[in-house]
Amino acid sequence: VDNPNYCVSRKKMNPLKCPKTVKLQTILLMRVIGEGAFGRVFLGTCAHLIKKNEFTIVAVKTLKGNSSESLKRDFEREAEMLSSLEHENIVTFYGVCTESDQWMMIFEFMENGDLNKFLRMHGPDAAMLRAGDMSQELQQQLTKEQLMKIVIQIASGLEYLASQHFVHRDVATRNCLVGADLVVKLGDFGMSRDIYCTDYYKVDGTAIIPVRWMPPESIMYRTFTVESDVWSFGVTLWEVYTYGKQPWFEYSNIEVIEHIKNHRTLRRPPICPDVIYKIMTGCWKSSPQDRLTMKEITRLLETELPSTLVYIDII
Ligand SMILES: CC(C)(C)c1ccc(C(=O)Nc2cc(-c3ccccc3)nn2-c2ccccc2)cc1
Repeated sequence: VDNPNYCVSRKKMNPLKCPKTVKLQTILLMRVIGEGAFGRVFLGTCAHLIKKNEFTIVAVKTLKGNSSESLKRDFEREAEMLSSLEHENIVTFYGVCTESDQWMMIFEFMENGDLNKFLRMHGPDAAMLRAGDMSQELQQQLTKEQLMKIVIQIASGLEYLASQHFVHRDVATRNCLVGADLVVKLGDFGMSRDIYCTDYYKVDGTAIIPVRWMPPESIMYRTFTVESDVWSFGVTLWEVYTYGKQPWFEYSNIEVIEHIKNHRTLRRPPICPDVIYKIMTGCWKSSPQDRLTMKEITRLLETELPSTLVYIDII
């Protein structure tokens, strides 16, 4: 399935860079960490990637050996696009290996997996599931300061994509990755439609779209813009402050489409700070041009950060 946003934004994006070629003999695949319709994702190592005689731990997305010419063209387009994006909150794309019949894309490895899983594992429900042992529970649940740190990073990555005229079309916690020390980056391996299939709705047999994250104009006219990414960022904020709940989980896809068309918006999560709810409602304006821009959102969040940081006096 062609991932259309790679070609749509091609027109306006800065000149595309040719992806770096990684030698097959420097790649060692160790374990499957994900499975999708078009291939698998492995944990692996890559030698001499960053420094000579050093190994880098990587995530390797493979394209099935018997893939069609059109899937191979998609692969090349996606690799070109990924090579032209570089930001501390965008997952690093190291390059491609097309020496064997299984083509590979080499990404930085993010050890804590996708953000939706991470939020659920460090939320109140998981804490309840863990027996007794208060200390373990406390250490596991994410604090509001940590949630703020998470959303600032997603906003920063999205502000960069908007500056590159890159329309993502599927901004959601499932398409963010978590590394060490609560580093969060936008990035995925194209498996969300398999792993999080209930987040997508199959319309007219072919397109499968993330309706719960989409604004009215995207649902009605299938237009995707930087402004529709802002709407999705607002829904992603809601996911973070509910520790990974599914938006509109009480409703079916058909009901959700009606709610969004009737300009109903998600309810404020109980633990949601004022500034976050202000941003959410600023993302969910019916007309795209009335919505906040990612630049305005990152400014609002940055002003908020100092007050949420706890300063520990160094004795
Ligand atoms: C945040 C960055 C720029 C790193 C980004 C943006 C978009 C995507 C993306 O759009 N992923 C994506 C969707 C599908 C996709 C699969 C099936 C059906 C419909 C869409 N594939 N991929 C995919 C392809 C090759 C490498 C990795 C991800 C990723 C990162």
